[in-house]
Amino acid sequence: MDVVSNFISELRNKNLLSSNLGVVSTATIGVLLLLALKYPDRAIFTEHRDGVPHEKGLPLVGHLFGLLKNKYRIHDFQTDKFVKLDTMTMTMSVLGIPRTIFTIDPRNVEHVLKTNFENYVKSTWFSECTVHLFGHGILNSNGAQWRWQRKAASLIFNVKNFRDQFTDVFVDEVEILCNEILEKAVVSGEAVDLHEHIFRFTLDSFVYLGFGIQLNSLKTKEEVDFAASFDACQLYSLEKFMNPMIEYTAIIDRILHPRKKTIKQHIETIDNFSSAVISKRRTELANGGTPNDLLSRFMGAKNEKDEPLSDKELKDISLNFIIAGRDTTAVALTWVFYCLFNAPEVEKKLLEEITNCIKDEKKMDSAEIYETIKNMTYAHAVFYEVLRLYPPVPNNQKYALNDDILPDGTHVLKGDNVAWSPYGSSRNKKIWGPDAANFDPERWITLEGNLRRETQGRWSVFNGGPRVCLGQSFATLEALVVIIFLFKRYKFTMLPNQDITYETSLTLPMKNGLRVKVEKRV
Ligand code: HEM
Repeated sequence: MDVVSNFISELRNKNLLSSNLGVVSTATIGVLLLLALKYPDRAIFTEHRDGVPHEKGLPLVGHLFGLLKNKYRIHDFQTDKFVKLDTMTMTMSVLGIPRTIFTIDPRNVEHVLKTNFENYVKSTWFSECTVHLFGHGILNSNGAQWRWQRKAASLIFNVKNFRDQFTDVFVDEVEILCNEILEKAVVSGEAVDLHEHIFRFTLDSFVYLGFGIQLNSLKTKEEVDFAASFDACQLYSLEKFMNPMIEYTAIIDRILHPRKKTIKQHIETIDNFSSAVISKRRTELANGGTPNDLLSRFMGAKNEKDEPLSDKELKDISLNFIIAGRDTTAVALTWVFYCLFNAPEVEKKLLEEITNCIKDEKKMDSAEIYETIKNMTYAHAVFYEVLRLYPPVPNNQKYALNDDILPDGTHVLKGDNVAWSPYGSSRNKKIWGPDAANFDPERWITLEGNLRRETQGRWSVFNGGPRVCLGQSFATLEALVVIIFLFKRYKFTMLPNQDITYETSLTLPMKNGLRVKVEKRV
C-alpha cells in the first residue's frame, strides 16, 4: 500500500493529477500496473504465506476467471489443485472472495473442528447469505445462541426417539414412494427420475418429522407451495454465495418476470406455513394433546435465557432441521443408487445381506427394524463408502477469531477463513491410498468383519468436534431403511447415455437427475 500511496502523492506533488480525464486514466493505468507488479500472481491485497504452497493466478484477480470457468466442476477443480501442487494445504486467491486457506490435511481438519474449536466460527458472510431462510437457527449461529439449541436438540435426538418414532416415519414414507411412484413405474414400464422422487420423499419425511404435517409432495405432480418456496429460498442462498450483486440482479429479474414469485413472497409462504402450524400445535398442547413432531418437542425446551421458545425461535429451529436433513439425505441416497449401478458385485453382496437379515419387513415393528439394520455391517460399509466419495456437504469452512498455527505448521491469521473439502480429501491418494478414487466398501470392514471407525479429520463427512452433525445416526438409519426396502423389492436399471454429474450447490445434488427403469424382484 505504501508503494501505491507514494506513487499517488508523487503524482500530486508533481501536479500531474488534474481533472483532465486523459491524465486520470493514465494515472489509473499506472496505479494498476504498479499494483500488478506487487500482486503478479494473486488477487489484489492478498499476501503469500510463508511455507504454504500457493496456486499461481492472474495479476490482481487471482483465480477469478479459473473459478468462473470451472464453476460447473468446482469440487474437482479444487481437488486437482492439491494434487498439482503436491500438498495438503494451499492458498489460492480469488478477487472478491474472503482470504482463505484450503486444507485437506486430516490433522488440520481435526484441529479446526475439534482441538481449537473455540477459535473457528461461522463467518458473518455465511450468515448474511443464509439468514433469510436459516434465521438464527443452529446452522447459522455461534456462541451462546448455538449452545442452547445444541443442548435442546441433543435431548430430542436420542436412541429412544430414533427407534420408536423416526423409523416408523421412514417406513411409512417408503410405502408411499413405492405405491405412488415405483409400483406405477413397474406397471407402465416408463422410466422415472429417482433423483426427483427421492428429494420429494425426504422433504415429505422431514416436514412430517419437523412439523407433523403431511405435504404429500410424492402424491402430486402439482407444485406444493411450501416445497416450492423452500427450494427457492435455498437456491437464493446459494446464489448469494456466488453472486455479490444478487440484490440488483433480483430487481432486474423482477422486471423481466413480473409474475414470478419474489424471494420476499417465498419467505412469506414459509413464515405463514410455520406460523399456522405453531399456533395449531400450541392449542393442541394446551388442550392436553401429545403431538410428537420436533416442533412440539421443542415447545418444551428453554432458550439461553432459560425461557420457553418464542414462535420465531421455534420456526428457526424446526426449519433448520429440515434444511440440515432433507437435501443431505436425499443427495446421499441418490449417489448410493448410482454407485451400485456401477458396481454389480457390490449390489450382489448387499442383496445377500439384505435377504439374510430381513425376511419380511412388513411383519417387523420399528424396534426390530432398527435393531436389525444397526447390525448390517455391509449395508453400513456401502453407505459410508458412498458418503466418502460423494459427501453431501462437499466443502466447508470456518472463520478464525484469532491467529493460530495449524498442526502442519501453517500460520492462520485472525480473519482468515480455513476451508476443508471432504470431496477433495476422499480422492487424495496421500490420505486414502492409491485406490482412493475407487468405490470399495470393503475398506470400511476390519479383518474381524466389523465396521471400521474413521477419524473426523480423515472422514469429515458429518463434520466433527462439538458441532458434529446431530443427525448422523438419524440419516444413516433413514438411508438404510430406504436402500434396504427398495433394493429388496425392486431391480433398478440405469438408463444409458445419461450425463451423471453434480450441480454446484451447498450440497451435492445431481445436475441432470438419475433416470431408471424399475422391475419387481422375483
Ligand atoms: C447423509 C446425511 C447428512 C450429512 C452428510 C450431514 C452432514 C452435516 C455436516 C457436514 C454438518 C456441519 C454443517 C455446518 O458446518 O454447519 C452438519 C450439521 C448438522 N446436521 Fe447434518 N448431515 C446429514 C443429515 C442430517 C440429518 C438427517 C439431520 C437432522 C435430522 C441433521 C442435522 C444436523 C444439525 C442439526 C447440524 C448442526 C449441528 C451444529 O451446528 O451443532 N443432519 N451435518
